[in-house]
Amino acid sequence: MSAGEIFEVSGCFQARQTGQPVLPAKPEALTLNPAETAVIVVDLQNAYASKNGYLDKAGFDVSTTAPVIENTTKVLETARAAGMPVVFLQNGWDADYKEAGGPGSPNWYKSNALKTMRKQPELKGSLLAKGTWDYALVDALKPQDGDIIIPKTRYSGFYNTNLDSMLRARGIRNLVFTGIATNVCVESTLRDGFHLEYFGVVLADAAYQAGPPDIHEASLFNIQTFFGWVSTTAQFCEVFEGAS
Ligand SMILES: NC(=O)N/C=C\C(=O)O
Repeated sequence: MSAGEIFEVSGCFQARQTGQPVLPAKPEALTLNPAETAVIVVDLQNAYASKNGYLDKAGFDVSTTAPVIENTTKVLETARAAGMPVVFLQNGWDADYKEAGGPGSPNWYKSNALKTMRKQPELKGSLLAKGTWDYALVDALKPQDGDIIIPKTRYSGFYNTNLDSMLRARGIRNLVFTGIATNVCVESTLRDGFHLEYFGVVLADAAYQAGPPDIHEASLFNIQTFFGWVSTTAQFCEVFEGAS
């Protein structure tokens, strides 16, 4: 095989199904059967995407998240038309934060939302609490009929949730990720999907980091090198436009 040839990997259950769409990706193109592919929208909530949301209040830069929402909108239009399930993950806890865990949980020490509310008690009850504006999905991405919403209480969508069974019941083998944050909940969920034998692809321009911009690139390197593939919104929409 010459160096210039596209080396495809098959994300199809029936390996090497011919005639299925091939998604350009790094480190190589990926054959994806739309019938075995779902889009996972990770935590596009006000907490992570909006000014005055949790990440903003905790001191993270959320000033350039708009393209992630715009690109995710394009991805979902294409995915729904291709018959792909759309899954919204939503991160947060009950109003009393019982689901967040107390001092016996590492989450107590690592969650920047919990730490921010301890530093700023006036914020208690407002960050990542179910039923609040902060917890709500951004207005531009309200789920449509048939979409699946899966609440989660930790970074990975596969822990303490029914995500895996919801996907397996639908014959899904491939997961296309958008959302926030590339280096936290997106990567955590994609990594756990890898260990559960899912082929994971993150769309680089439909994801956004928590931390400095370099961490987004570092997470993409990690994903494409060890856990999955990296593609773009335009490549996804071009390949799956009209596919079903
Ligand atoms: N959705 C995320 O990536 N969340 C990152 C941090 C947090 O939820 O505290």
